[in-house]
Amino acid sequence: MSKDSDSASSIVIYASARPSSAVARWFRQLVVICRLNCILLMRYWKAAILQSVVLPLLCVGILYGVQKASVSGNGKTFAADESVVTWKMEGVSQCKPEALSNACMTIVYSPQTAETTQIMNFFQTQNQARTSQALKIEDNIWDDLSRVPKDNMGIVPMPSDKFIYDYALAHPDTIQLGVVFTKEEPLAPATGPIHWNYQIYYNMTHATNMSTLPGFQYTKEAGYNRLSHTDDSYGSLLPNMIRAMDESLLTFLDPQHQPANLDYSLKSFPKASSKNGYSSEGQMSMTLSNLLCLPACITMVLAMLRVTREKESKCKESMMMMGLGPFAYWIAQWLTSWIMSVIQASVMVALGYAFKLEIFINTNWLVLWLMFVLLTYGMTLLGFVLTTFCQKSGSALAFGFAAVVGVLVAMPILSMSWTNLYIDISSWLSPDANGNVIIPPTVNTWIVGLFFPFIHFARLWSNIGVAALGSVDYRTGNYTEPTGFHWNNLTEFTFEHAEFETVLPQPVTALSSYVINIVIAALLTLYLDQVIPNEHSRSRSVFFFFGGIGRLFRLIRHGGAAGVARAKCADAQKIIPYDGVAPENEDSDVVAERERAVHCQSQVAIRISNLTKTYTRNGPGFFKNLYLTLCCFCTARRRSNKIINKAVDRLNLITEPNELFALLGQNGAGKSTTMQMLYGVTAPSSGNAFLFDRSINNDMGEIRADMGVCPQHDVLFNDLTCWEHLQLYAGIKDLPAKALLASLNGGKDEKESVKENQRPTWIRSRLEAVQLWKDRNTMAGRLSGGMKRRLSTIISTIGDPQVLILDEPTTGMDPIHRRHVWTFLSQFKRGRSILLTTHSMEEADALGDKVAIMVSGHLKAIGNTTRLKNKFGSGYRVELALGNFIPNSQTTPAPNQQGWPSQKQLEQEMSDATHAIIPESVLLDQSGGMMVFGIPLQAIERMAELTAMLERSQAQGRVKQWGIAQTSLEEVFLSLIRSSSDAH
Ligand SMILES: Nc1ncnc2c1ncn2[C@@H]1O[C@H](COP(=O)(O)OP(=O)(O)OP(=O)(O)O)[C@@H](O)[C@H]1O
Repeated sequence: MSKDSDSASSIVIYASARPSSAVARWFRQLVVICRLNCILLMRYWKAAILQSVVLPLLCVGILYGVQKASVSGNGKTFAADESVVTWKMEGVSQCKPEALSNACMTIVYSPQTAETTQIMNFFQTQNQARTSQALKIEDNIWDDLSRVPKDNMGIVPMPSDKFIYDYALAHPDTIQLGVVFTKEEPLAPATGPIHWNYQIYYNMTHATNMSTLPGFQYTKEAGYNRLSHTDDSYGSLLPNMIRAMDESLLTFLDPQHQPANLDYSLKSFPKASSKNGYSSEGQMSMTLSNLLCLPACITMVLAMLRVTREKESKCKESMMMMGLGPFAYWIAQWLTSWIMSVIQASVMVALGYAFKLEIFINTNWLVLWLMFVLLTYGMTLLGFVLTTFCQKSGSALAFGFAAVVGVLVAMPILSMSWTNLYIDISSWLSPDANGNVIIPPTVNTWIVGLFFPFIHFARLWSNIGVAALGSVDYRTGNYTEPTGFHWNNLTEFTFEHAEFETVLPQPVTALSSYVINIVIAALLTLYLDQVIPNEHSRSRSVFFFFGGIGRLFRLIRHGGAAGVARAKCADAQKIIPYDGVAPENEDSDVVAERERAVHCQSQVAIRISNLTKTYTRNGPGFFKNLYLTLCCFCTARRRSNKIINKAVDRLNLITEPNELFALLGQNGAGKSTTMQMLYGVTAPSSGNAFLFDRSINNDMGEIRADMGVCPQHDVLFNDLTCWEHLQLYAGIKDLPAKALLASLNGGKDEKESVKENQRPTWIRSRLEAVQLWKDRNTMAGRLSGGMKRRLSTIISTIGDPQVLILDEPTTGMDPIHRRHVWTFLSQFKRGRSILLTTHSMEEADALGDKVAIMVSGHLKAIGNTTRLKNKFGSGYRVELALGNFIPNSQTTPAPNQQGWPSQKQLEQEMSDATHAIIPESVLLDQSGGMMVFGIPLQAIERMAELTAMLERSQAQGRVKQWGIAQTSLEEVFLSLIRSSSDAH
């Protein structure tokens, strides 16, 4: 025998949960769940790296690529649109200093020839006559690309079209208008018209082409206000310019009396852009805001998957069954998500700086960091709310990705129009009678933002973009230089429109709204997780939070915790009359058990009273859950409960401390359902059960803290080792940490190991008891079925619970290991009550102090094994093997003339002899030289005569071997099941 099997018989060292306060216990649970999450994150390190490093890198990389690609200018040739143009001024005014950030050039032209200079002279003269402003024509050609004008200039010659374009690209807010002349002479003979073309460059970057024009009003206080919807967005400047150029050309051509064709085209200067190439708030937001949301969205989906997988595999419920509180569970999830959010945001900001992205380096790093952390965290918590509706990881994945697509589509729209969330801009273009623009603030839209964190990200990103990259006023085209987004800009942000100052909240409100998002999502998750019905756990009433008030009243009424405990004890011992009419032909022991359960006079371990479970057609599912939750809100449990199965019907029984109670029954008899009601996975349809005076209907939290459960199907984390499982559950049960550490060192450190061998700790002892010590570092996913079962069994014993519930613990185990488990359980049951279901009659016989047999949800028989065998068994079995009949001349009469008796004659002989002694005996089996007789209990006094006859027959050689055995439990079970089937 191996060393492990030797140690199986060693003493089980008990390690009970320490008597710590509820807060200390809660804190311990929080720590172990955080630790569990960290271990799982490390085991799934690829997913962790993907969300914290690869995704930020991808997004920042794309951002970098986009800005590199868009640095070049993007001027386009426009067809002239002269449709809706109204103007009052008829000339080109000197560019205004206040509208430009640099000193400006009003008009540049190219090439500088005698003809073009003359044309520009005509232009200058006529323009002065109209506007009373003299635009001075510079003599010297401006050919220095790097130079900027010191003062405002009038008309400046430049070397070429390309130079004008490049200069405008280098100094986007310096030139107001440009003219490029091309002249095409007629082919010889010069009889045709001369073609004079001119191209006008206009400047979309700044407002000088509009600011002083009708249709717009500029004041320092209010900025630019558009006065009419019908104005051309370029004002009257372009038509004025075209008309003036035509006039000048005609004036120039007139003395020559030569036919000429005039033509013009329009082209915008390269648009003003920051060095990054983002020319406006809108463009930047449209391009990037959704991209930077992507890592947060993916993190949300992965967190949803993690939580739903724990729900689907029932691991979460398994931890709850062992006493884990929902608060500790969820707070651990939130803390883990916070760590992931911090890592992701830090990587994001660091990469932004590493790539020298303008928006990052022009913004306070802490603002960026907070913005990204809160976005990821807010999105993850929003995902947790969604998981409360999902039963399967597949549905969580589907919902998660639907949410991601929604966010990616919504983000650019939101970043462009975030002001709509705060104010109604639909009326801002309609001034009232006094010319004032009314912008009423609205609350209805931004309330939506309290639930969706990405809305605040869009808004904050938009503000940061304006400050860090500069912006172009989309009403005036006025370009504002970037100032950078500093920490104090959170509360002192300068909006691009002065009228926004009074109505729009400062950016800091977006950060605080994130926090509100997070708080709302956390509360919703906690609440919905408790009340939404799901297939793996029992849901609570929608008004469960009032339970706390009820408990407070009870405390006051009973004068403290001791008084409440006394009241509970009295409740648990109250007479609970049997509900309804008892089934016919009920066994007297079952009736007696019911009477005990009804009139329970003392504290027992488990008292089950009228416990009933009826399954209805309502199953789980997202929409069904949603519907059921809404039903719960609307009317108290008005559901279409179509009964499909009565799994347990008014069950009554009692178990005592120090007792192992074995519950037997066919498949579907209702054993597991009974267990599930006791450990709180299924709610009873009616009836109650008390575990050490605590009701399963009201005190499940307390019950679970002092209960161990081995469910029918193994619920293990595939990616945790046996050791880690024990550590996890020891933490949930709040075991002293020292006991754990001693065992841990024992497994790793040789010196410690020697010490520990002399004084094995409880944890090692239990692993050894079920032969798992050698496999302590193996992942549960790699254990065989029997090994998993053994691990589940010892997990249920962690914390030495007062009540241990084992649902078929030895299923799938080989006979050797099963016996190890039996030995362990028979030692462990001292001082506690164990309720066990099994299909192994041998197990029930070996372990059960009391055995009950269930048939179709009812109790059919109850008692210790001897009583059951005596009561329901057929008495005794006599088995004999017929001999080969070797004649003995002294003892045996001579054979008849046919020779030795045949086997048939011998069988008949033995049957007659047995019946002669015990007429009530029954021949149960006769085959292959074997005969089995059933002897009823009442014939016990004639057994001596029968054994004497069998001994004689053996001496004669007629019987080779014989034996007498009591009826087995299996026969009792079979006969009870058969009798109930016959009754039906
Ligand atoms: N979630 C459920 N919904 C509907 N019916 C159920 C559900 N769970 C169990 N039942 C039904 O309740 C009855 C009792 O089932 P239960 O699992 O308690 O039987 P059991 O005695 O534990 O059987 P086994 O020995 O096979 O585990 C069965 O008829 C089963 O079909």
